[in-house]
Amino acid sequence: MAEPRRRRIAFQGEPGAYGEEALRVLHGPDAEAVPCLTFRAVFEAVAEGRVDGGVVPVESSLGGPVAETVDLLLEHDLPVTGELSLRIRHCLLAPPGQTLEQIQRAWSHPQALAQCAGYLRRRGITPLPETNTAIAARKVAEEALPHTAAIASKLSASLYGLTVLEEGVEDSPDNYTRFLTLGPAPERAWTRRKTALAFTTDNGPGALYRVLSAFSSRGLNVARLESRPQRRAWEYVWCLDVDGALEDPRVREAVTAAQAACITLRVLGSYGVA
Ligand SMILES: O=C(O)C(=O)Cc1ccccc1
Repeated sequence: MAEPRRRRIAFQGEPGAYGEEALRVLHGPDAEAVPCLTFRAVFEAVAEGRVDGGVVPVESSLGGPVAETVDLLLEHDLPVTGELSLRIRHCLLAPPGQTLEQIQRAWSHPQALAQCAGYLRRRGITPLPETNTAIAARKVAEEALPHTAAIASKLSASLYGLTVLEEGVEDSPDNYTRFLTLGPAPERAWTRRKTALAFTTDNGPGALYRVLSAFSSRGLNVARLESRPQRRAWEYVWCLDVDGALEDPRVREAVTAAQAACITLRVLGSYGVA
């Protein structure tokens, strides 16, 4: 009998990126990790069927929302099918021979730099943005510029031949990033369910209150509420996560009631949390 085909799952960055680690936890060690240069490229690869699914970071406990991912979710019509909260442990990496005292600047993804902002300030290291932590690590290794480091995973250090100058350089041990899966749901056990919505309301008094009361009046917990700008100035799309699956009648009724108080409402996904 033919071997089942390995699922091809896209992530942003290069081997050693946190997105790849999240993908392995969510889809298991047998999934084929497909690197993409940008978050947009991950969405497009899934939308065009070039891969079976994708994994993207959406929010950091220290750095806040990953706005680009949130906007891409709103722009595309790809269902969210799973969530993982991953503990992120950053390292300061440099080419062999460089010491901690010599480092003056560090390349990394803006989210990673935000998660280490206090550390970098204390050490007098200038943060420099790169598109991904693993890409930053590879560049630092290839270019071997003096006084230059990367903030990335320990795995990136071994993949690209860098020295770990310091480990755990994030500003708090409570450093987690939420990753979402796009495409078919990973086959795995989930701890609970969530439903993600995006909606717009009119700009009148109580509009948001009416939407929120659809959930509170049914005893449902709103886990996250965030606004993103729309094309017209000072008009917003609201992104709301509610605890519970859409198959749960209470959630379904709440969404219907919320819809009545909205101009538009879309379910981004109803999915399991790992
Ligand atoms: O996946 C990566 O390596 C990234 O560059 C994005 C990122 C940055 C910080 C925490 C989680 C994901």
